[in-house]
Amino acid sequence: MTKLSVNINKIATLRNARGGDVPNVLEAAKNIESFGAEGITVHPRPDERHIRYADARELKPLLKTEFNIEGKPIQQFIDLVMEVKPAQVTLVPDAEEAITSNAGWDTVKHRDYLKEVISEFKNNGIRTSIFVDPVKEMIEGAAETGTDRIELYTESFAVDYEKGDTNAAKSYTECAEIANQLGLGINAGHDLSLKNIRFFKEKVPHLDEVSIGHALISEALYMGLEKTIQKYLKLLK
Ligand SMILES: CC(=O)[C@@H](O)[C@H](O)COP(=O)(O)O
Ligand SMILES: NCC(=O)COP(=O)(O)O
Repeated sequence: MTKLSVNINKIATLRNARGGDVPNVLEAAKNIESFGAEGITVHPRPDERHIRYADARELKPLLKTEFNIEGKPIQQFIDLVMEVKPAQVTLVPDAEEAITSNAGWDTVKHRDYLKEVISEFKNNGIRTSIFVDPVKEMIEGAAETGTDRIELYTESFAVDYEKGDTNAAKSYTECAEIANQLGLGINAGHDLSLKNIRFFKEKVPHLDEVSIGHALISEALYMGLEKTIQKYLKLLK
């Protein structure tokens, strides 16, 4: 069964827009869980453009589902994750000035660095996942790092699917099979939406979890959070 982890970054974007506490991120996360989400994902960036480090600290004791913290493993991020101890940490090679995550790890070039960071988190009981492009060599390199899971970076799938490419998920199908054979858990995320999630789910085997934020929050502007989450859960069955 593929779990739905809702990324609440964009709720924090709206909250920050006026410098107050509306919408309240903690309340939203609790409601999202009550609507059936099986996880909450946050991606605190160094500039705290949306989710703040304090949000991650305050969310942990409140959540009943799996907490996934995503980010680049700079020291302040590592310190936050070691303090909060979420169920899962997802390492993303973000450039600080990037408008959003836009690449997976080069797991061959950064193997030793990733091995070191991953073992620190695993030794503290935190499941690890690393953000990777759907490239065979990157999946094989990920297995060398000792990570529990990979997160397949799905922007290229979303772009190709939007163009009507029926082979949009081909590399993801292949990489999921390789990852499974290597004993890696498989997550996926970035630009997944109500429009493309069913196709992705049908084409990609062994999918443990999808984390979805930008499209889900945007869709909820029209349908509401509860109805939107219920639609995703139905499409992931
Ligand atoms: C790693 C990933 O794909 C998501 O965490 C994405 O980066 C969301 O970040 P923003 O909400 O800042 O776009
Ligand atoms: N890891 C992907 C994520 O958490 C949400 O990405 P997006 O749906 O906001 O593009």
